[in-house]
Amino acid sequence: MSIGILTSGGDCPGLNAVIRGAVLKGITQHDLEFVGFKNGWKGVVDGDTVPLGRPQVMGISKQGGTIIGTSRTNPFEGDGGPENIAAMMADQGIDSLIAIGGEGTLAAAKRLTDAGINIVGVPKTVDNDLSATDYTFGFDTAVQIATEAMDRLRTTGDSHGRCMVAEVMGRHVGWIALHSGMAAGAHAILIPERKTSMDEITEWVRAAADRGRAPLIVVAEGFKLDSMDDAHSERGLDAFGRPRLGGIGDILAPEIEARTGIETRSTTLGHIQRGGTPSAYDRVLATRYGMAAVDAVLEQRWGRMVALRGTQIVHVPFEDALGRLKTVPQSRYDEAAVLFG
Ligand SMILES: Nc1ncnc2c1ncn2[C@@H]1O[C@H](COP(=O)(O)OP(=O)(O)OP(=O)(O)O)[C@@H](O)[C@H]1O
Ligand SMILES: O=P(O)(O)OC[C@H]1O[C@](O)(CO)[C@@H](O)[C@@H]1O
Ligand SMILES: [Mg+2]
Repeated sequence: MSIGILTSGGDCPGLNAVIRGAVLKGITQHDLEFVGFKNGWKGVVDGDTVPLGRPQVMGISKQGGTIIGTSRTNPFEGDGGPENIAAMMADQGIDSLIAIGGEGTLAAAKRLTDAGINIVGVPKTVDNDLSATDYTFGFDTAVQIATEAMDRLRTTGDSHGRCMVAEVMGRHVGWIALHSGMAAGAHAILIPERKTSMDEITEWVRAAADRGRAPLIVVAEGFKLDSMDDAHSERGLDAFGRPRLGGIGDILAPEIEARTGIETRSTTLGHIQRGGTPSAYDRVLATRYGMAAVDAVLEQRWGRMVALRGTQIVHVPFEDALGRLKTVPQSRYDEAAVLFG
């Protein structure tokens, strides 16, 4: 039996560990064969594959990115669509697909599964915004990177008596901001789930400065001030036509400086959070996901994705992960807010 693996959507540390986990389990335990589709759904649409055997996956679980590439291609556009994909798979002797991606990739996978293609999903995203799984791999690494960056921002902020604003990823949800902000001891955490006024932010900055601290503010890219209807975007659209976010920190910093008189600097961490070596936690989670995805293929659990519940890997229908994002609950924000200011 031959299985095709694809990675789609934004890359994320741990993708290679999923590929390795799936391939090693499949070839050592079940005599399966694997190919990788190059660049996400693009490779599926084009029938563009590379062999995935032991030599290709050797030592890759510690490597960032994805060895088979990724894209934000829609498999229903261009030469895509279920009939063409089914014909390509039959032609290449590929029985099923393991699709590793976020909610967009899984939405596409669901539509293809409904049209008769055999697909099992693996959830990925640094944002940790997928429902039906406790954690996605990549999140822990992103939090680690953001925390280390904030620790560094604090020493330079302390030296100059400046307010430092750190902008982290998080298009719709503030999980990276919440966790890294709490870990780094930020004086305010601004997340997309909670609109906030400049007055509130100014108060937190002043309170920290009054105690002799150099204020550290963490803001998720999707955060909105109470005066804003949409998240700040000045970088055009992505391949799927959505606004590219980023830059809210640069909006907040001069405003904070003008209101408090405290010199303020902003740093946007951007794609640094998605690059490089995955944490040990993410490598383990990703490897377990990859192995469980092979089990799911053998059990013909089409239209389902592997997920983490507590410490157990389970299977859930795609629709459980779609439609509703896993946002930061009010209680988690309130818990963190006790430490603001
Ligand atoms: N409902 C859909 N039907 C068909 N294709 C879709 C659908 N939703 C998304 N896609 C395609 O899947 C691609 C991957 O989705 P998206 O760009 O949101 O990444 P993702 O898998 O959610 O990962 P990320 O965490 O980076 O957002 C999209 O760019 C788009 O081309
Ligand atoms: O620059 P790219 O790769 O299009 O993606 C950026 C987006 O991807 C994510 O990293 C993950 O969904 C978001 O936080 C961010 O808005
Ligand atoms: Mg997405």
